[in-house]
Amino acid sequence: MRNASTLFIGVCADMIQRGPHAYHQAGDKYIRALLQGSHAVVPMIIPALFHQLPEVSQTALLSGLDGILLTGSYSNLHPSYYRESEQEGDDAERDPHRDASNWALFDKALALDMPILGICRGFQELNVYFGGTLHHRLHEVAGLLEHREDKSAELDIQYGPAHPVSLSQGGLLADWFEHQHSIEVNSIHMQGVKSLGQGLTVEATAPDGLIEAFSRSASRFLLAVQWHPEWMPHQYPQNARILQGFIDACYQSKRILP
Ligand SMILES: N[C@@H](CCC(=O)NCCCC(=O)O)C(=O)O
Repeated sequence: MRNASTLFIGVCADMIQRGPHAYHQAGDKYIRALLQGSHAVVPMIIPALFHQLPEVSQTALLSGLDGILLTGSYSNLHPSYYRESEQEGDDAERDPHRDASNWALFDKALALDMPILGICRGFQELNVYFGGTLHHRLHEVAGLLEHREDKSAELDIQYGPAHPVSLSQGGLLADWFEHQHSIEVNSIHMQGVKSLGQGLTVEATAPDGLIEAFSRSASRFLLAVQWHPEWMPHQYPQNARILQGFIDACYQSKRILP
């Protein structure tokens, strides 16, 4: 029998090569961010081979979880997922295991209407899953701002506030940040939304018009953000609010689902 008060939240893994061996890994800041809210949470890393599990095992795994967190990653989704080829200059890492694993995870988690929070690469994956496309290199697109971090800067500068995002009236974020038309966010990405996926609603845009957050009304809870709310939620209340909103949604869904 499941513990009535503790939440079990799945965190997708990257497949990272270290020397001769491959590891299924999720960043520490994503794991710890789930511990910051007002509910007891056990983060559970979902290995980057979800697509290789028998369906009965996929169902068993997800039936023990109350929500899914999709992390950011330095790797880029392979452009074949949005019907494009690799371009010259696409020099970021790839992670074909994560790509395939998360596609199968989305099929199953959406069918079960589980709460989902997508962050950065996770945001981009969800957009593409719903039929959207990505800019390969935002900094080469006329009219768009630099959205990459300064890798030579200290980490707290890299992940500190970089630009505001305007919140869409009537949206989930506008509801959470009532009385605020915009919030400050960090920016650690070279790719971004070119066309928005079907059934997704814009939640926030950067000053250059880039879509930086969306939700999906057909889902019980699906929110995805291009920035990193997992970064130091104890220092940045706007990050803590987003994490708490997701964890609350997991709690509500646990109470509704059998
Ligand atoms: N690679 C993509 C997505 C960017 C992203 O997720 N960055 C995260 C960096 C590492 C981390 O903080 O977990 C892009 O460049 O657009």
